[in-house]
Amino acid sequence: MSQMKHIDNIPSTPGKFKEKSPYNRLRLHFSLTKLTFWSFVFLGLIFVFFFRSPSSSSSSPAASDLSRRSLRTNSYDGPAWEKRIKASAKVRSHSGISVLVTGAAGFVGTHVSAALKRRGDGVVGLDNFNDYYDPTLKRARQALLERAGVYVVEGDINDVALLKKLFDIVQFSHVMHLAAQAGVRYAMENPGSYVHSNIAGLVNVLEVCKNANPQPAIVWASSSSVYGLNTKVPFSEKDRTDQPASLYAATKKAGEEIAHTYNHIYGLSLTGLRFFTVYGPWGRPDMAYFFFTRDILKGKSIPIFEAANHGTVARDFTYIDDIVKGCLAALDTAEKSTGSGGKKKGPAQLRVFNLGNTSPVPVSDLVSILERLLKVKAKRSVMKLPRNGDVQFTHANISFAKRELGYKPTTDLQTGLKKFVRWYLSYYGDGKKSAQ
Ligand SMILES: O=C(O)[C@H]1O[C@H](OP(=O)(O)OP(=O)(O)OC[C@H]2O[C@@H](n3ccc(=O)[nH]c3=O)[C@H](O)[C@@H]2O)[C@H](O)[C@@H](O)[C@H]1O
Repeated sequence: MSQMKHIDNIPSTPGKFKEKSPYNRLRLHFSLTKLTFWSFVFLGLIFVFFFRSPSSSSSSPAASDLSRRSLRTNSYDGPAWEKRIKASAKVRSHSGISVLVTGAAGFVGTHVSAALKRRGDGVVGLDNFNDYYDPTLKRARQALLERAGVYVVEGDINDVALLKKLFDIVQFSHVMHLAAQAGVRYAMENPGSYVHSNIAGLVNVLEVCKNANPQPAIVWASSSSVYGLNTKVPFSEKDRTDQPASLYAATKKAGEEIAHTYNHIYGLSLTGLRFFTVYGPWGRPDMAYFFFTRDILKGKSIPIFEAANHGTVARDFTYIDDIVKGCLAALDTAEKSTGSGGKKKGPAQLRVFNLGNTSPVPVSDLVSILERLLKVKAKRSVMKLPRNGDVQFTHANISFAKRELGYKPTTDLQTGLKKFVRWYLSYYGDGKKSAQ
């Protein structure tokens, strides 16, 4: 009561004292109600902001960007949804396999999913459609897969409940794990996204696979970038891979070690594929051959990297159809996992293969080929190779993949780029409706 009196006597406006009137108690009641109401609103907002906001862990732009791009699943469950998954997973050929393809709306994922479906395997795709690059291209790939009879579930590999649910619906014999944060240079802009997808995401996929009964065999995308600062060429699987030049490479290398652990402890059959700069139709707009094409058509200048002392920068560019053959061969030769329900029953297969083209091409030659195909002269701007993860050259020794997988790339850069340019022009037109 004395406290109320005190509140009663606080001036509502400086210099003025409240008049004691019969309405004052009522006003005080309203003020307290209002105060309580706004306090709740305020506390509620704090709660929503700090505890529910996707960027709660950090206020850094990278972290909020990471959250924005790690789209949560919001459309799963329900009988109609399960029916679509079962239909997509239906094996139609005598010796077919049933495969969960993560990153199915990605470049390699789309091609691999379509190829599996064509030969009668059961395929279910999973993709979070993040906006690392233009999501409309991913949606177009999804539409392509839908027409081929492949359903792509919209969800994140870090959504363990969703992964478990998919394994409840379908007994996948294989997982083709291609979902990842790609790109060598972007790792400096958004390091968290690499850890989130390439490390945490991989572990989540392996956790669910190890608990599945039966356990699937897993084939997954590593990268040529694990060779890092290695100077011994061509790169062989036996060469050292402990000097990554980018965080991207480091997360892929970590993935290889994580694969070893899950193979060792749980008996998961694991095959890592070290892809060498894969290119082709429906490719990734963040890759040089893709945005060079866009910028040559727009008349914009092309930054061509060169190493110290005018050293050539070269890549073992590998055409998508060759990569797809390697992926399918890896799935077909994968032995069964030996564990079940989280317990190892015996040693399991653990492999790593280079999937390259074995003929590195200088980046300046790549530009010359594009000029000829596009019939447009490029505005070349030669720049020093930035120290942000790029390595000077890559060159695959593929003898192991040849022996074990029958892998034999047949497409040279000229032929492959011709197919890419044909697709690019039919998809985007001659530059008026160009890639973002
Ligand atoms: O094999 C891999 O594991 C990786 O391949 C790919 O990386 P990279 O080989 O670096 O491809 P990409 O960026 O197309 O640059 C090609 C060339 O152009 C040069 N380059 C690049 C950009 C530029 O502006 N100028 C330039 O000269 C550049 O120096 C390089 O020599 C995938 O993106 C990556 O996700 C991963 O899968």
